Amino acid sequence: MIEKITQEFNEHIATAQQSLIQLNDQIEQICKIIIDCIDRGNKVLLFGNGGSASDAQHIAAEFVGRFVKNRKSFPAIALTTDTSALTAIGNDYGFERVFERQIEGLAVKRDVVIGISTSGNSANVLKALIKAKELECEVIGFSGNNGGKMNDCCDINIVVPSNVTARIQEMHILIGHIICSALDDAN
Ligand SMILES: O=C(CO)[C@@H](O)[C@H](O)[C@H](O)[C@H](O)COP(=O)(O)O
Ligand SMILES: [Zn+2]
Repeated sequence: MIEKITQEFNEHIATAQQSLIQLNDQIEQICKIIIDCIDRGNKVLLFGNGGSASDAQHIAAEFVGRFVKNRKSFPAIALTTDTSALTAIGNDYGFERVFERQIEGLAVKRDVVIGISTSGNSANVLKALIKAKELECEVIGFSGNNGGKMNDCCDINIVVPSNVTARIQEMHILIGHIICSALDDAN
């Protein structure tokens, strides 16, 4: 058991080190995009499946509530929380459209839309990103596994250098927290 624990920690540390080297500039760029988005009165929309649904909610909650600093509330919505919308859209239009349809109804031009998928290939995430692009949103991906199909539908796709779902998710939430911290500093 202790070997397994050590291996998981070491894998996490190695992924974090590689992510710092490879993703530094993109993360800075995204922080600036989101700070500008909030400053001009737009909002942030986030979504993903499973653990990435939790990440979307976690980040949105820290925008609207707070991260560390007591500052004004920032507009962010996770598209993973409204069970009525998710079940109705899933039932009437299919699971692949659960996020796309919410983007169509909720997103406006220049909102920041963040799709989270460790494979980069979840159909419901891809469809929503494509719709967001049509609506002239700023389209950001949090992915891994070389980015998958998300490479083709994002303005910026952050590709965590790993193909292990858990490690990729751990980097995604770290990046989410870095964005929250940058927003705190800017306000
Ligand atoms: O949290 C985990 C695994 O750590 C799972 O719930 C995982 O998020 C689910 O299998 C997702 O459906 C994976 O989708 P994706 O990241 O490839 O878009
Ligand atoms: Zn998980």
